[in-house]
Amino acid sequence: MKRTVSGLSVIRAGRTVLYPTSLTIAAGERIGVVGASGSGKSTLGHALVDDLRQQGVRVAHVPQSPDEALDPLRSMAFHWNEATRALGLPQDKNLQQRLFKALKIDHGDLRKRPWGWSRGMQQRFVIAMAMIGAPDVLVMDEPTSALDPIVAVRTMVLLDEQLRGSSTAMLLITHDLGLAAQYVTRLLVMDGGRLVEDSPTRTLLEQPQSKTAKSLCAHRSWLSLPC
Ligand SMILES: Nc1ncnc2c1ncn2[C@@H]1O[C@H](COP(=O)(O)OP(=O)(O)OP(=O)(O)O)[C@@H](O)[C@H]1O
Repeated sequence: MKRTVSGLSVIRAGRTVLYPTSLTIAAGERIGVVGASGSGKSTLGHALVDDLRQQGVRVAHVPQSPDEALDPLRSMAFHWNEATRALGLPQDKNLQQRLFKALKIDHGDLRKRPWGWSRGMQQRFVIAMAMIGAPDVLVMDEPTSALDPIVAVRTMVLLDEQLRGSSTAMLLITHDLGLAAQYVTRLLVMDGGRLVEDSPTRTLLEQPQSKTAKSLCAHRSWLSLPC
């Protein structure tokens, strides 16, 4: 099923930070959002989450840092139970174990608070929470930027395996074109609050059209040297 948002726009402090933007996302589609810092990637992600939720679409959001999702005073078990309850779902130990195993955090002690887990484990826990209700759309804002390169790659591989064959669409906001080249099939390029290019990943990386995309692709062949 396709999900459409039309004319999303955001004004902050009297300044337009997202100009009217429309998008259609197909079930299971993998989309990357790239662009310079401050170009409006996160703003687009948040506006998309709000609009889709208003339409009744089940959307999960993974922020850049696990600190934005986890309360340092609460146990990991508390977070898990709250996330499940918020979705109106029964506690399902089998699902929890399957997700934890897939994301390799099954050795984590749920009685501990976030700081009792490593950053990589915390972020994978947040990703697991986002997968609880098998969302229609998963918006991930630089989900691996807080992780060291090895854990970042492992996390993306695990996420890729977890999403493969599912109808969950993924919107991956990233600065890392190498990551995008590997894990998304369509790329959106943001510049100054505008969506300036929307193309299949290979087409964009081989034949960028906009000035922004050309400068992003200028220094490296992301398809032959993805990471
Ligand atoms: N709460 C806010 N108040 C005022 N301006 C804001 C606010 N949030 C974001 N902005 C501005 O909106 C613009 C887009 O910000 P946004 O965070 O979406 O960019 P981004 O492409 O995700 O950047 P980054 O890659 O650095 O995370 C920036 O110029 C930013 O300064």
